Amino acid sequence: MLKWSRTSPFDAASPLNKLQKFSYRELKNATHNFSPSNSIGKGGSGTVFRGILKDGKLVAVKLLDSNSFQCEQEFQNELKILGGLKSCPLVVSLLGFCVEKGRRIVVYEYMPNRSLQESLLFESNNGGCSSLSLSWDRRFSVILDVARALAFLHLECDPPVIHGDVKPSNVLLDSEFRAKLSDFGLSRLKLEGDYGVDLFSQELGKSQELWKSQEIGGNSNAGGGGGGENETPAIGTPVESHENDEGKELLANENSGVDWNKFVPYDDELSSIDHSKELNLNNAPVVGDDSNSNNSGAKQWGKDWWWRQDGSGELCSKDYVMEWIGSQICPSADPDWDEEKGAAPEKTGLDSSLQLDKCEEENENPVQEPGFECVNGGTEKEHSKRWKVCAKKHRKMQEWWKEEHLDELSKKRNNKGYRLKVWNKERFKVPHFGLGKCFEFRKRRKFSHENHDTEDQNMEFSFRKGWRKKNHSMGSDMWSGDLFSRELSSTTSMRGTLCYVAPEYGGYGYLMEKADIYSFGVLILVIVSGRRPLHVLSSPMKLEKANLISWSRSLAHTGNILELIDERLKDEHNKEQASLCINLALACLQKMPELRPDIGDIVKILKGEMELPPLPFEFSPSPPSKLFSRSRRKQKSSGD
Ligand SMILES: Nc1ncnc2c1ncn2[C@@H]1O[C@H](COP(=O)(O)OP(=O)(O)OP(=O)(O)O)[C@@H](O)[C@H]1O
Repeated sequence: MLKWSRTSPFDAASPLNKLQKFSYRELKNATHNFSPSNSIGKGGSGTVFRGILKDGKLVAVKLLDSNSFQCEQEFQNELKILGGLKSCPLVVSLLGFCVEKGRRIVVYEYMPNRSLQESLLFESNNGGCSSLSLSWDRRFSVILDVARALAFLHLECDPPVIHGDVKPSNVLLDSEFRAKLSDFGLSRLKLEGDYGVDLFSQELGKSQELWKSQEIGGNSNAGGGGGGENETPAIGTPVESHENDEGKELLANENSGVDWNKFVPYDDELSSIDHSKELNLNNAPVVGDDSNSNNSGAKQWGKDWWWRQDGSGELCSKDYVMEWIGSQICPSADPDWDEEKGAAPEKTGLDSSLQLDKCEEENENPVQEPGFECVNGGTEKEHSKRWKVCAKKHRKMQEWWKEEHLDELSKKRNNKGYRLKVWNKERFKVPHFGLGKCFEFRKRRKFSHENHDTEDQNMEFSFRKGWRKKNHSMGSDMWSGDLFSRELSSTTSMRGTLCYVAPEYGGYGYLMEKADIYSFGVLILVIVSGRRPLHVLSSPMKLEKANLISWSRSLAHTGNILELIDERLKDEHNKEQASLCINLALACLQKMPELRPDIGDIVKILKGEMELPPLPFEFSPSPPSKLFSRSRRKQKSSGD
């Protein structure tokens, strides 16, 4: 039996002291002036370059994109948490950093086979690795490695570390395809009690104060950390307090652009938010009324930020999801789309009532882009007609979301069990697919067109194809639906990555170990199936297959979980292990965090040292009603 002992992996001295401080020049030379040919990957916060240091050592150099508050926080988090961990072969090593000339750069050990994302999900050969490099044995050992890395963080670290962003692009592969966990930008320390300590919210005030005081030329000791060189800085203390004056000045200047007052990280009470207002279509903005968008700004930061990258107003994942779902509900009469499909769209399980013909019937003037049509030209009557179609689709999205996320929970809460679907608005809060956003977004685009924004003029948004340059200068496959899925499954928000983030952590809850377990469950399914969690293709696809999680759940119901296994593996896989992994993933994906296994048990299960606990009824192929009637029959017969 495995025994976990906490070994206080944090160095007593400041993590920053043990890290090498690189000069910008050094890293510029190492990466050939950050040449595109040295670029090995791009994430939400920066670009990663391969570099060779003067001593010949290969390194990965991550140049952070911007001086946004989010990037700054992630940078500091990475240095303090990853930099503070004692060396562990299951976690990528952070070698050093650079804060100079307005740049934030992090230097890591170089992982020759890059990330699981490339090895598993990119179709073509991409710098030496292709999907074929991931045999079943390698996939299984990656699953075990990630589980062990999480066990190190949750069980051996004191205080425990919650990773917060477990996903394929954060699993890096060494020359032997052994996995290491990387990217601690969203990680948390679980300091005391049952709650994870949230650096973003708890330390925000302190950091704000310090930065603000620096901005106005205040004392750099304002954070109260003061202290000598060797003193461990309080978590959240800006890095610049250890840097030279140039660094301090830079940080102060850079952060002056951030509007701190607008930053509302999250609402901390789980379920304290009533989304019904946002769901209410009566509240949808009136076409042409800009006042709404202004009013909603603060609200969106508070309740809606989970879907947003930052406050930049860029197209966000929610728009993609909304568009995609919209297209599933009501494929438009877009000729491109029909051409691509070559056939009428399949009716999905999503919508049994709204069919293409009905949709067209209702909409006498078929529109090209279903979600954004309402701001196109036309009479008021036409607007209102289009609005009705929008509204109908919007309701369908809500229903889909409820189906997807609330069904099982409502079943559990209903002790008569499995007979009623409870749609309890008070108890179940539903993330909204606000139509408001699509209006606002359209207005923004319209506005920028009016302002002759050249970038915008060269771009157009199609629901089917995403952003497309009008001159089609880029490869058409860039704009296929597959791009959506790539974006969807790898876009990091302030709180994790869409599709990987645990439902309880949709912006409201504290990040806990069980949130990592949920993400790990998604990761297992992705590894076993070789698919993204939301696999949207431009060709028609059944909705249940598009969403990996709900598809696996439905396969579990029918007892066909092995259908999930990546077809590219053909028969070269271990069925027993695959079945174990899928069942384990399902256990990790339970909506209620407390029902998910903890990481110690997960490692034991994967190593064959512990039985997988029986799956809850919701995943059982045998309907509980049968069990119920069988036991009743048994009782009856014994009574006879
Ligand atoms: N140490 C490393 N060695 C080799 N390649 C790396 C290393 N770190 C990152 N990469 C490559 O760079 C890519 C981008 O990594 P990065 O951490 O910046 O972004 P991400 O995890 O994809 O996205 P996000 O930052 O939004 O979570 C990875 O997918 C991987 O291919």
